[in-house]
Amino acid sequence: MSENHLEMTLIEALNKSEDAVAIVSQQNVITFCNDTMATLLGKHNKSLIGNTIEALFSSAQGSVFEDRIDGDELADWFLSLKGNQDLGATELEIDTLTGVFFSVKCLPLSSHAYLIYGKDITAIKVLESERAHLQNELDFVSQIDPMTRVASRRQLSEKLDGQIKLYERYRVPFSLIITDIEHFRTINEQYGYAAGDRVLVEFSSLLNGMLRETDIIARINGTEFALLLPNTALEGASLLATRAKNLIVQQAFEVACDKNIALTSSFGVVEFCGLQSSVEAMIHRAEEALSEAKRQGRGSVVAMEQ
Ligand SMILES: Nc1nc2c(ncn2[C@@H]2O[C@H](COP(=O)(O)OP(=O)(O)OP(=O)(O)O)[C@@H](O)[C@H]2O)c(=O)[nH]1
Repeated sequence: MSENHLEMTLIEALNKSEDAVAIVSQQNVITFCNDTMATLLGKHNKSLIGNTIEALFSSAQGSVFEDRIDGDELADWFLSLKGNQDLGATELEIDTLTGVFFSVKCLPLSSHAYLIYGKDITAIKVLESERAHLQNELDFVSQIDPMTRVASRRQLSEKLDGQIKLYERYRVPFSLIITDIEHFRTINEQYGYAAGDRVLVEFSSLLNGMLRETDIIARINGTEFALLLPNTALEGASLLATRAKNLIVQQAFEVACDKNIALTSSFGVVEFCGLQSSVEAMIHRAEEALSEAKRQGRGSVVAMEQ
């Protein structure tokens, strides 16, 4: 194959490549540019070859890129290339406005020119974005109790942890209430599990309606709910628990057509005192207070001093 023929064949092969390829001289003149690179830049390759990088980018705001890619980003990248000792490691991700992503690299050639080539990484980017989307959904799901739509135990733990840190820094008081619906088993047995589910939803929504915007209600077990009350000392939390207990007792919960029932629930109340240094220790103390309330009889409130 003659040299000329070989060159033509190489150019044809490069033009068929899905990778974007360009060669830039030491004086920053584009000496070769394949079709994919031209498409990436939004131009015909004939109009790119012979241009200096500077000339190309001086009009980056104008017609050269036809708003297809971020010219400023590319310009900064190219201009930082000269004097860079480790060009192989210099990589730029270009997010084109047509939704195609390219990863562009620059390699020095023995003739002192630079090879610039870009790979289409759209498929990887799409996968990454789908994964991030799924992760977001997963995070959301793990933060919310699917049935009652109040916070999950996991979210409660995270918020409690935040409150403990606030307390340690600013000594801001906060309290935790845990409540459990009593004799719930009989509701399921008499009216069915679906009726039990509706009661749980209504119960949580009643409690939720009593809270401040900064408070959090979480479902931490089947019929057990926690109320996290930032900036609230034991006295205020006990008052709220008593009000909640009375509200629940007065409420008629619908379990079947034309059939309402009354509920009772007991409440354990604790204020963070700095001694229960962990989230689990605080939940444990509130559960101890709840057990004590249950021992005292249906619909009791026990506030546990330190
Ligand atoms: N319908 C329904 N029932 C549930 C759900 N989660 C837990 N339960 C039921 O709630 C009952 C709770 O059990 P316990 O708290 O031990 O029983 P209890 O009858 O309320 O007893 P006390 O709390 O001691 O008064 C069990 O029968 C569970 O099957 C749920 O999501 N939906």
